[in-house]
Amino acid sequence: MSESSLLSAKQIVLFGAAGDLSKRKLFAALYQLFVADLLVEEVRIIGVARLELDDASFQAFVKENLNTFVGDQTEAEKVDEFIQLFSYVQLDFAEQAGFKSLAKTLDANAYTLHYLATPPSIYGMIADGLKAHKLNNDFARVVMEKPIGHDLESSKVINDLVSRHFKESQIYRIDHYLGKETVLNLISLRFANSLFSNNWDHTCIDHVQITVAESVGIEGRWGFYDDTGQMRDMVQNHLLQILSLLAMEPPTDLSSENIRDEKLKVIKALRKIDRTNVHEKTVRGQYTKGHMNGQQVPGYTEEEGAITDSSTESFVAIKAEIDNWRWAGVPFYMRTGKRMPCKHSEVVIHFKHQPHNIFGNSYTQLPANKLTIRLQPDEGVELTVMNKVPGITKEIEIHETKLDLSFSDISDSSRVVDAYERLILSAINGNAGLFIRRDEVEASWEWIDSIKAAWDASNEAPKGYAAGSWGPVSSIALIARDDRDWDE
Ligand SMILES: NC(=O)C1=CN([C@@H]2O[C@H](COP(=O)(O)OP(=O)(O)OC[C@H]3O[C@@H](n4cnc5c(N)ncnc54)[C@H](OP(=O)(O)O)[C@@H]3O)[C@@H](O)[C@H]2O)C=CC1
Ligand SMILES: O=C1O[C@H](COP(=O)(O)O)[C@@H](O)[C@H](O)[C@H]1O
Repeated sequence: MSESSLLSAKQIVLFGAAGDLSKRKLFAALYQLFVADLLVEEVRIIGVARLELDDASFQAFVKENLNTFVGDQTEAEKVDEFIQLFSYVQLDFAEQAGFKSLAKTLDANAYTLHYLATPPSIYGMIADGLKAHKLNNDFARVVMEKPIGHDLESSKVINDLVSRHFKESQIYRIDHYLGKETVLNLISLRFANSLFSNNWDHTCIDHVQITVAESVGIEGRWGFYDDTGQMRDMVQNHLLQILSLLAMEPPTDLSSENIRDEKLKVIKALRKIDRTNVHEKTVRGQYTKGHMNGQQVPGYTEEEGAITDSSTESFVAIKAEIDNWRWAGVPFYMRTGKRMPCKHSEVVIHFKHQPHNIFGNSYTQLPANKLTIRLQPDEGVELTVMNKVPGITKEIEIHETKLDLSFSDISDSSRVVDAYERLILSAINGNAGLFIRRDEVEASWEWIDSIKAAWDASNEAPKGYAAGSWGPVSSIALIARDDRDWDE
């Protein structure tokens, strides 16, 4: 038996098992791990929520959601086998007495993963309930969903409540972007290729663009989203994680602590954005009604359940700067928004121009090389290089050519592994490397809080942008002021 299977969780407790995340992502990810034979044979999955269900009706609930969200990719026989792993405990986390029935169903001496798929405000109650029944022993690990709090202070409160009963090494803070194939590939691309590692700094790179565009709107989550906004929902976690992987120094090895140490240094080196520079460095937007795929769609404040005078941002663009030796003078432009023309996430590294053009007058300045890392969809890597136009011509003619590496062309499997599969498996096996340490969360909040405070102080409404567009005009101005354009 390998070391990791000795540590593999034999019990997985899903707190919030009737919620949206469980239905859409967690059942599906566990199913795929089961089919791939990556769960230990004796594993048990215990769903916990307030809904009144027994084991059989919970199993039927899991099956129904697998059919809805995994659909074609399921095999009826496998699904029937899979749902046998599930049992159910009805429990209101606010009532500590209820944890007794959960404790009865669990073996306290078996490796157990407690997955907290609930609002973060109740993580503390769950930790208390587990502690009361000695379920916080060294066999236990806790996965906590994002967002951890809505600012630095509230994140400290949540972390403190959980840390009273669990050591940092038992706590796995999830950011599902760290489970995406292409985000992980940033580490391989940077540190396994001298072509990139030797050119990855201010001497060779002009600037970096990070775009995480979503076509979806609020999708019935207005209540949650309006309290959160795109800055807390996406920038504080996903975008800052991508930025830190792109910008970090080479870790000594791939151990979780070394990678996290390096990521943390990047976040700490981000230049502060406050009232003095917030207008120059950031743009926030909110979508108005528009068209997506030929259909009219409502504006943010016309969505179901909306209030009309909300000033919550559904779009953010930021010019971030990292004050360290490697990145001096290299801006990282980030933008993310809902209701943009398509779902499209990418990182583009813009290298510096050649200092001199010896190829005559077809170009006044040679286009610079670009490395595009397509995060999703159509995952892959593309390098734009200048190449000779084939054939005989009077003078050498050159043109831009793309070296395109699509992951679908090099992978044996047609199925893209979902981020949750990778992360749940890591947590089951006790690998914390793909999870976020408390100090990273706090450093990220510190940077974000300062921007949010500056926005609040300015009292300006977010700039409107039509649904189906690439964001407010001022986001184009943000980068155009530096004589640059967003890649489209
Ligand atoms: N949905 C998503 O796509 C994503 C979600 N997340 C995070 O995952 C977590 C869960 O989100 P989501 O599934 O959308 O939320 P939901 O509101 O859909 O589900 C929350 C679950 O927690 C249960 N719950 C809440 N309070 C209690 C309580 N006092 N006692 C017992 N059960 C309780 C709910 O039970 P009941 O049904 O009885 O109310 C429900 O099963 C959140 O932290 C969210 O931010 C993160 C990324 C994406
Ligand atoms: O965490 C979140 O992420 C999704 C986007 O995730 P993706 O994997 O589809 O890119 C976002 O829609 C949601 O609002 C946010 O909470």
